[in-house]
Amino acid sequence: MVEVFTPTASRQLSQMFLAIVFFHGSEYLLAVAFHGRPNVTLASLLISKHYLFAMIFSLLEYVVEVLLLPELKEHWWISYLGLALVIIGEIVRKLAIITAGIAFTHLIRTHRDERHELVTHGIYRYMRHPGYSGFFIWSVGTQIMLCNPFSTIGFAIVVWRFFYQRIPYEEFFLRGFFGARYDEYAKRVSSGVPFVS
Ligand SMILES: C[S@@+](CC[C@H](N)C(=O)[O-])C[C@H]1O[C@@H](n2cnc3c(N)ncnc32)[C@H](O)[C@@H]1O
Repeated sequence: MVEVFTPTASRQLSQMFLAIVFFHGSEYLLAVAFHGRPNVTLASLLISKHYLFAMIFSLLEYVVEVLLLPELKEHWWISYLGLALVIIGEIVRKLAIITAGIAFTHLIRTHRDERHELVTHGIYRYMRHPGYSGFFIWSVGTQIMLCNPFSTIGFAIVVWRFFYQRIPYEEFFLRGFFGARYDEYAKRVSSGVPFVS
């Protein structure tokens, strides 16, 4: 019988499980901390149908490759590079959430809340969308960590495309809320997502 749970597979799958639980659990807890329990729904766990589909696809790819091409998973330096990206992405995203505080809502605001201020300090001094940049790094990192070539490319394309469309939409409202201050900020600071100006 072919052994699926080699020591490498056990390590990679455990890291993936911990990465997912920590990412979504901390998203939820931070949302509760900043917005209060009654204003936070399970949507704050950020688990959509598309996301579930992508994660299931990546686990299927992993299992098929462990069975047919187990040596592919033994590139330990690729796997550890992925783990490093998971940790970096997590830190960048959580710094964004903590820095923006109540300004960081999982749903894009289309009407200005009176307490909503423009955030340009901390990590927002270096990029305009650290939350998205962090998620991009984290999600692609999970697939590099699993040594999943197809899902690495797939995640990079799908997540990038999502932010490529979302950022102009979000910034349309931010320019409406903060006017010239946001224009000046956007001229000075890049988005933080590759090839999104
Ligand atoms: C999911 S958060 C993402 C924030 C940011 N795009 C990021 O990646 O860190 C979306 C909300 O953040 C708000 N937002 C984004 N950038 C902001 C900024 N620099 N200052 C204040 N609010 C901001 C938007 O109005 C939106 O409702």
